Formats: sequence, C-alpha cells, structure tokens
Amino acid sequence: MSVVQLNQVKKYFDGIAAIKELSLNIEEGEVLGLFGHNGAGKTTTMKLILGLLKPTEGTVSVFGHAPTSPHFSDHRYRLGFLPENVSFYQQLTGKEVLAYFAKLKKVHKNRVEQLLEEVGLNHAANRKVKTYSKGMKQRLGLAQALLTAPKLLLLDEPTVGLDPIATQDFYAMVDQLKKSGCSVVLCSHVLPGVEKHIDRAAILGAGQLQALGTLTELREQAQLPTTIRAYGEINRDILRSELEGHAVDISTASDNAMEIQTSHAYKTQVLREIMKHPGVSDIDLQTPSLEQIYRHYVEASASHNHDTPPPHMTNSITKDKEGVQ
Ligand SMILES: Nc1ncnc2c1ncn2[C@@H]1O[C@H](COP(=O)(O)OP(=O)(O)OP(=O)(O)O)[C@@H](O)[C@H]1O
Repeated sequence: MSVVQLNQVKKYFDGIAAIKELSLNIEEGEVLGLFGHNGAGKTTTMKLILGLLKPTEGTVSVFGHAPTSPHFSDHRYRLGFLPENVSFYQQLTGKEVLAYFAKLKKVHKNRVEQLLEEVGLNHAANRKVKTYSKGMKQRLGLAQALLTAPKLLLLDEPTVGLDPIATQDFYAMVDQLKKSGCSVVLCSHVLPGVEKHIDRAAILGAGQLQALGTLTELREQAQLPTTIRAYGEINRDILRSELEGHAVDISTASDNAMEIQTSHAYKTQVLREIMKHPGVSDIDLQTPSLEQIYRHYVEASASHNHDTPPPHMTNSITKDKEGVQ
C-alpha cells in the first residue's frame, strides 16, 4: 500500500482553484521532489497531505487513512513537517524549543540532545533562538521535524538558508532517512544538487501535474538532447557520416572540440562511435539537468495556462522571496 494516495484531488479557495486536479501516490522509502512555479500548489498539496486542509473534491489517504479524520491522531506522530517559514519562540534556547516540542509530541528528552548533535547545533544548544542565524533556525526546524523519527517527512524549502556544506549534510540525512524506509516529499525552488537524492519528480503547474516520473523517464518524455563534447583530433566530416541516422546535431565547439547533440535513445550508440576515433582525447557528457527538465515542463504549462508566470519570472520571484525570509 502506498504511504500517500491523492486521488483526483481538487482544492478551491473562495471558488479559485489552488489544485485543479491531482492524483499522486508516494511509496514507502520514496523521495519525491515536488517542484513548480510560485503559486503552483506545492504548499497546498503538502497541507492536504498533513490534514491541515480538506480537499474540496477527491480523496487524500496517508498511511491508509484520511489525514483530516479524528482517528488520524493515532498516526500523526509518524509525520514530520518542516514548514517553509520556520519560526520559534525567540526567547527560548534551541534546546528548550526542541524539549518543548518533544514534550508536546511525547518524545523522550534524550532524543533532544541526539538531534541537536545530528543537525550540528550542539554548540548553540543553550543560546536563545533570537541569536540564531537563518541557517541555524532552519537546522532547528529540521530537528523538530525529525523528533518522532517519522515515516513520512514533508519538507518545504528545506535548504533555504543553509550553507553549501550544511546543504550536502542535509541531503546525506535525506539519503539516510530513505534507507530507513522513511518517505520524503521535498519541495524546493533550489534545484541544483537535488537530482541525486530524489527517486521521482512531480512538476506542478497551475494546480495540475505537468510531469511525474524518474528523471530518466522525464528526460525521455521531454526529448531534451544529451550533449556530448569530444576533444582531440577528430575529422568532423567522417564523424558526421558515421553518425548519420543517429539523430545528431554536430557543431564545432572550439579548435579541438566538437559538440554533438543527440537524443537519450541514441546516446550510448553515439558514444561508441565517437570512442572508435583514435584522435579522441577526452569526452564530456551532459544529460539534461533537473533545471532544464523543469523549465521544459513549466514553459509547456505556461503556454497552456495564461495564469502561470513564465520561468524567467518565477526565478526572480524566488530570489526575492528567499531574500526576505
Ligand atoms: N488560504 C488560502 N486562501 C486563498 N488562496 C490560497 C490560500 N492558500 C493558497 N492559496 C492560493 O492557492 C494557490 C497555490 O498556493 P500554494 O501556496 O500552494 O503555492 P506554492 O506552489 O506553494 O507557491 P510558492 O512556491 O510561492 O510557495 C495560489 O494561487 C495561492 O494564492
């Protein structure tokens, strides 16, 4: 049984659709990246899964139960949530904040020390939260989300405010949680670095699913080209004739490099042909990145929905938003 099942879910606010229609399953131990432009419906989706919102139509099931039903309280401890704008009692120390949540969630206080250590806040455990940097507050938020050792973790913009090493540590933690069977929904506008840590990506646009699948599946579906750069003494005409029929586009990148664009389906064959050339001294391979895949689907969604901001606008909105958090 899937950990989360959203079946033909619609969510309206005062008659305006935040989610037009969404069906989605999340499996045990799966890390799902949930992406989309500002206002696409990501937070609404998370709130529906958490049971903070009721669907206008359709059904939401978490651990086999409706998260808005009164009986769900027995399962709530299995859920962890890091909200987008994390805020705590400023006058309490980090340790006090976590101890407070531990008490609320009926978690043994030993776990507080352990978590402070895990998120790298031990040194500041006895400092008031008002003295914490943005990244430290984010780490405290993460510790709070992990208190009950959840089986489903919802993370809204988890890496905002984290420095590069803290971001890497954070993803290492996500990998660990996945290994322990925890399902994770990772909602982020910061796409670089996410690819390796998600099993599937769900791209929302204007309240609807624009794409869902593994990155390999989405690359194939989107038919974005793979770029191969071959360095060395290569006869372009010979290479061109050898690669005929492999749906390639060959151009000269520099004096000693050639750029070959090919489809995902022909990638291995094209590489084999290039490798046969004795003059080839080096090869770079660039598969379409998550950003390129994201852009492809958001642009496609924008061309169908006039209420969807074009990607260049969503980027600047994101930057502004991150700046004021
Ligand atoms: N409580 C609410 N009342 C009215 N409209 C709402 C409410 N919550 C969300 N919306 C609307 O629903 C749509 C989806 O919002 P949501 O917060 O889910 O988007 P998002 O993808 O999380 O955006 P962002 O990336 O900016 O955080 C937006 O148009 C938003 O204005």
